[in-house]
Amino acid sequence: MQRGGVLVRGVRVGDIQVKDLTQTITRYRLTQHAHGGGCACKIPPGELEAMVSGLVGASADPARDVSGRAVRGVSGRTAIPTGGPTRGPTRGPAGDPIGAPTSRPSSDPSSDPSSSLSGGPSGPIGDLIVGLDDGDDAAVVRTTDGTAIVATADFFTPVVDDAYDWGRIAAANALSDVYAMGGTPLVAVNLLAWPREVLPLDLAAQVLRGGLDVAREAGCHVAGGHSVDDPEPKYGMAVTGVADPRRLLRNDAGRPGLPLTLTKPLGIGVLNSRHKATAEVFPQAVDAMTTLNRDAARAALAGGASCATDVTGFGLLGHLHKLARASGVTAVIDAAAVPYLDGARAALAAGYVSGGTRRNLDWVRHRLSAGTAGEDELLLLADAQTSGGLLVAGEVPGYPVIGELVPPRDGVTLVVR
Ligand SMILES: Nc1ncnc2c1ncn2[C@@H]1O[C@H](COP(=O)(O)OP(=O)(O)OP(=O)(O)O)[C@@H](O)[C@H]1O
Ligand SMILES: [Mg+2]
Repeated sequence: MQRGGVLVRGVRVGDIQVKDLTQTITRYRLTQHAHGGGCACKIPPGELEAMVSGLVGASADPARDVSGRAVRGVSGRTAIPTGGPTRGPTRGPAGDPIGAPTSRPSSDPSSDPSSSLSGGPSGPIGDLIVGLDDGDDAAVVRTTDGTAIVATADFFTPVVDDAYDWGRIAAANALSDVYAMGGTPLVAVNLLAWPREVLPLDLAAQVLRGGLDVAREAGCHVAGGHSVDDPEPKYGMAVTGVADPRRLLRNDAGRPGLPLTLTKPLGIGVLNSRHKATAEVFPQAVDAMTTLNRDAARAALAGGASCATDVTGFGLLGHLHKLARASGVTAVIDAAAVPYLDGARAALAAGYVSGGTRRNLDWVRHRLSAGTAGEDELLLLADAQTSGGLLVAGEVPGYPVIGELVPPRDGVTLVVR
């Protein structure tokens, strides 16, 4: 419904109007109000890394992690100790890392509530023990009382038409990055963009209710948020969690000989693409996307794992490439052992492949030894997931092993056999 070239609250191509004798009801198809869907519309991994490369090293001590060992750089290289806040664009005029508190601690320690924490007058409070260096799932800061604070934010366009389900999916996805670091979510704030001239705010309320319900399930407070008018709906959360700094799940802690475990089946991306195109509903995909990665993370930690990431927009191949590169190893995937959701292969065969999935495969191709795997198999392995499972270096009881880490092979981070 268009008036003077401006969309008024009402129907768009794809929305469905149902008329009876007394009224017309519009069933909004949220996926039709977005150019892409879910994590498939993330900025492609290569472009993202180039864009944020100038921020790498914005750590209190960029060369050391919690155990005192050297932190690797973005391409798997070891960062060179700088001895202080000297890196260019990531520092403010006073040499502060981006994100440092804007108000300075008082010079009188007795009047300064942060004086028991680390950080000098121009430094941050706490040590950044996981930063941007390897593009891990969340930032982790260790305070001097021994707690690690885990911080992450995620939001995206509708991946399903149902507003409540989209809210649940977006929240499970945002919380996932805390679990993927081995943390426990503590508090979240909503991030909402809404085309208020086009879509009723009741729908936005349903989205937020879905997010709240999943956060409650996770035992995580939702306290506030931020909302803007935007041509495309977007929703997600910024989540803060806590962790034991000695028991994190980092993406650079993989070692040769460890098996690889995947805790949710793949195929979410192709089923979401089919849903967007046809309005068919795939409950198996919704179930997978709304399942918290909490239990999988607990099981991974209980099994002694120290390396994991979650599989989202860059697909299994993209996220595994990042893990292998950060850990300085090669990852071998047993293609036949990888689990898929019902309907995933049929959706691929019918052509429901997102542009994001194709870009994922293109990004890793030069580091991939594909053996006899055909293009379709590789596309499924690169399928852009939304709120996908954990990829763990280690066995996790109850979940399938899909491969292993091996010593680095020249120029190859991924082998499909
Ligand atoms: N605008 C940005 N500024 C700084 N860092 C960014 C920005 N966007 C992404 N990053 C960082 O790049 C890395 C990769 O981002 P990405 O969104 O893929 O991670 P992620 O949060 O694990 O993704 P997902 O939520 O899909 O699991 C992360 O370390 C993230 O913090
Ligand atoms: Mg992640």
